[in-house]
Amino acid sequence: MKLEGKVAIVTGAASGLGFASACGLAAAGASIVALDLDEARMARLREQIEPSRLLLCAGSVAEEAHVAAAVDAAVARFGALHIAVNCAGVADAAKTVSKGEPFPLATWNKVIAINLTGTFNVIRLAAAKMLGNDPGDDGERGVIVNTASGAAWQGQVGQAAYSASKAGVIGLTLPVARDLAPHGVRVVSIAPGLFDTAMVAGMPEQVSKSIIERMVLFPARMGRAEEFAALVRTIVENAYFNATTISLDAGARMSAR
Ligand SMILES: CCCCCCCCCCCCC[C@H](O)CC(=O)SCCNC(=O)CCNC(=O)[C@H](O)C(C)(C)COP(=O)(O)OP(=O)(O)OC[C@H]1O[C@@H](n2cnc3c(N)ncnc32)[C@H](O)[C@@H]1OP(=O)(O)O
Ligand SMILES: NC(=O)c1ccc[n+]([C@@H]2O[C@H](COP(=O)([O-])OP(=O)(O)OC[C@H]3O[C@@H](n4cnc5c(N)ncnc54)[C@H](O)[C@@H]3O)[C@@H](O)[C@H]2O)c1
Repeated sequence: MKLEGKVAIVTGAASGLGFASACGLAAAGASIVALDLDEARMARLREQIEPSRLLLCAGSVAEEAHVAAAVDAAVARFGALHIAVNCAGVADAAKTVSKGEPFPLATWNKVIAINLTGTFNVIRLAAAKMLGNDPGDDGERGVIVNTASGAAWQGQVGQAAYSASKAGVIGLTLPVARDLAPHGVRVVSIAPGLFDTAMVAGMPEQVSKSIIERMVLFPARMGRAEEFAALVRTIVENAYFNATTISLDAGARMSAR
């Protein structure tokens, strides 16, 4: 799908990979509907994207009403919705048992609700709008890009909920793509390795350092948000990407511990 004149909703657009993805799609000519809980940081998009092509929607991907309002606003303001990029996510961590205390179920529920249920909430509501689009080349009506994680395969200490949520994103990619193929909507997920964003800033220093030293093949550094955004743009523009999860991790591979 060519990006010029298209409309994209980007969740988690206030920070990190979502912020870079919103800016990258806008630079290629798309109008952006940004959805994030963090209104203050999301407002920084106004410095990067002209007002006529930007709509900021405060809300949670885990809330049906918030996402429904955002996709309705997208169509009301820009006439259609063609692209959805799911970047919203949290990485709250806890050990399965820590000092005798079991993993807090509230933490599990929060991480699954945002990372997995929230991703699917956006997929289902955005796809419903895409089905109303006129078919383009190949009969294409829309593209959905989700964010999983290398943690789906290589979760760290404390990441039971996070890794499960990301494995769920990978798991839903193919069946959702099967559901939507007859309507001309593609579904692709990205599994990033370690990227230099606010989410990772909260990681214990020796964790990120040990991941880079133990697992990242080359280049031995964290990924940059712009590198993630470049892959998002490529997926949208290349119609032959569908129903798959693409690792973007500098060849990171599992280590024994
Ligand atoms: C086909 C194959 C593909 C393979 C692909 C591989 C890709 C590469 C990996 C993917 C990376 C993806 C990144 C991800 O999507 C984004 C994020 O996950 S960002 C946030 C990540 N956060 C974490 O991973 C940390 C989660 N854990 C914690 O925060 C803590 O462990 C805890 C659960 C809150 C508990 O902490 P504590 O109460 O302090 O107790 P601990 O016993 O855990 O800590 C003691 C000590 O050990 C250090 N430590 C903790 N976890 C690790 C670890 N995983 N590795 C090394 N060291 C660890 C901790 O910092 C403490 O150190 P101290 O301060 O005591 O010296
Ligand atoms: N940074 C990494 O190393 C890495 C690696 C693999 C996958 N990921 C995934 O990439 C995505 C983006 O992460 P990031 O590194 O840019 O983190 P980040 O913390 O910089 O950005 C995450 C954004 O999501 C928003 N958000 C959180 N909960 C929300 C909700 N309920 N509704 C709407 N917005 C919400 C936050 O406000 C924030 O702006 C996440 O899904 C994360 O799990 C990150």
